[in-house]
Amino acid sequence: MIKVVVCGAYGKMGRAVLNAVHNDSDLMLVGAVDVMSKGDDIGSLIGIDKIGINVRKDLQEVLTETSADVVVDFTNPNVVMNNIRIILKNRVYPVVGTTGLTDENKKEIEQLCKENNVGAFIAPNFAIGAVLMMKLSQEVAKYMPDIEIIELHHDQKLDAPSGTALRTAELISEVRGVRAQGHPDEVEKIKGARGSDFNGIHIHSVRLPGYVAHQEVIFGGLGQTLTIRHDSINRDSFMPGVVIACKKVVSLDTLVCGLENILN
Ligand SMILES: NC(=O)C1=CN([C@@H]2O[C@H](COP(=O)(O)OP(=O)(O)OC[C@H]3O[C@@H](n4cnc5c(N)ncnc54)[C@H](OP(=O)(O)O)[C@@H]3O)[C@@H](O)[C@H]2O)C=CC1
Ligand SMILES: O=C(O)C1=N[C@H](C(=O)O)C[C@H](O)C1
Repeated sequence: MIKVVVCGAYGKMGRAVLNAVHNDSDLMLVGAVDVMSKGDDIGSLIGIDKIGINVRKDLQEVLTETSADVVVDFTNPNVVMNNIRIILKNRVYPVVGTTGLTDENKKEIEQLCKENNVGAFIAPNFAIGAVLMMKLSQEVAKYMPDIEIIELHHDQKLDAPSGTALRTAELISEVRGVRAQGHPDEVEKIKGARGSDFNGIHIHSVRLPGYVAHQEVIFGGLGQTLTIRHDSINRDSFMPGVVIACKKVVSLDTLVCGLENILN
């Protein structure tokens, strides 16, 4: 059994992960952390009877007391790096879904993995459909290099553009490089009208109640367009990926990024 702690347990993703880990026969839920902990029994967060484990505030204390193998982190971009430092220094394997980690952060994680003889896993999106959307977009970009991205999320999301949109733009840039799009003399009459710009790919971020996580990658060509769209209609979409990552991360000895790199 792989012993798992969930960090960000009161959150939208945290609750779904508690449920997924609790229901998987190879994983054992041994702890939960959230800054605003009121000490609730985990069972009350996932709609079952008491299971005798309370949500705690202090990640270090939980790691010391549980001898966990894996910590799953879905918190926020401001705190995630500090959590990862704590996890790796305890020689525990992090599975990270929280967005906002920089290239510099990733270098530090690689170094901490080496120093502590442990592996780590990060994914901007744990939904298999989103991973395929990114992979297909990279392939299509070789033939249709004029591209814009629209990502649509719930209105509680803190970061824009989404981690998924940024990763999609990075993958596309690997095959098409930097490319100017639109009319060279275009003028934004309202600042931001053309969205953000990553190597010439314009990314438009929509935030509305009702959405979960969605993205369209639109390719424009002579007399035609092609659209690849992915919709996470609820957070169950991410759970098979998170469960696989918990099982695979314990055999890693370095940082691995992206679900596609741990699937057979
Ligand atoms: N990779 C993927 O597939 C996915 C990634 N995400 C990403 O995951 C992250 C979380 O998303 P979501 O669940 O919607 O966000 P929520 O805001 O719903 O949940 C985050 C939770 O973490 C808590 N928290 C804040 N700081 C800490 C800390 N230091 N230690 C422990 N808990 C803390 C928050 O408390 P408080 O509210 O009091 O701050 C909150 O309860 C985001 O970065 C999001 O982009 C989301 C979905 C899928
Ligand atoms: O905040 C979210 O909800 C999501 N965040 C991730 C991102 O920024 O790409 C993954 C997914 O889009 C849901």
